[in-house]
Amino acid sequence: MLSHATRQALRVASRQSLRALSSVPARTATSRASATLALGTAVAAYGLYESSKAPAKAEGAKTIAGEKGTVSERSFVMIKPDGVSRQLVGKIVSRFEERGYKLVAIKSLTPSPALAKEHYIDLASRPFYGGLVKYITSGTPVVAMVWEGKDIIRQGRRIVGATNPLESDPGSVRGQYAVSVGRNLIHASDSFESATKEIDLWFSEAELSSYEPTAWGWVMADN
Ligand SMILES: Nc1ncnc2c1ncn2[C@@H]1O[C@H](COP(=O)(O)OP(=O)(O)OP(=O)(O)O)[C@@H](O)[C@H]1O
Repeated sequence: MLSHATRQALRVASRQSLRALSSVPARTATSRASATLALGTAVAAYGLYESSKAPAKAEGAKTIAGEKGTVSERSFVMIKPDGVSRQLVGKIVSRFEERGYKLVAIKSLTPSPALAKEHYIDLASRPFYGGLVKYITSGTPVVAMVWEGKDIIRQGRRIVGATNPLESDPGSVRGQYAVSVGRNLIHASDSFESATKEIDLWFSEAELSSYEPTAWGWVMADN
């Protein structure tokens, strides 16, 4: 896995090459050729980086997040400190349970700064990153969970609602209970790749249960 700094450098190189290519006049064939070469190198390097995330990408591949698009698909869902402090854990868990999803892991913990930083590493350059890490590691615990079932990643995002509560569907968790984007109660994986990374980050294989809820067949079946 490439470091954040390397990924950034590759993105910048790619963008710079694109800019160079589009700004070179047609008559300077040599400059244009070298810009094309630079772009090719940057694209190849970025492609290499993208393929380094491959394990979770291959269609039909099974990861710690199950198999994408099947009943074994899993999502990482976390009730943030404000959700725990506001005593909304039961209500939030009920939403997933009543929908018919399977709880395969649950634990309460106060994340270390290192864990919170890694979880939100993609937002490291955003101005609210420091405050976000402070909020998640405030000392009030989070409830980390893994839910399983067909389309759990996409359905989980719908249950949770849009990031900014101002735009969340009123029937979603954030739409019903949250007001501020910085205190939006809950997290859910936004892709199979994220689910794989996040479940692996927060849980060990041994913490994930395998069982069949009584109504599983009725909920997950299709014609
Ligand atoms: N503009 C902002 N100001 C303050 N905090 C923000 C802002 N945007 C996002 N956040 C916080 O960072 C979290 C991660 O942002 P992201 O863009 O990944 O949205 P998300 O995927 O809906 O959220 P999450 O990863 O928590 O599920 C948000 O849930 C929110 O707590």
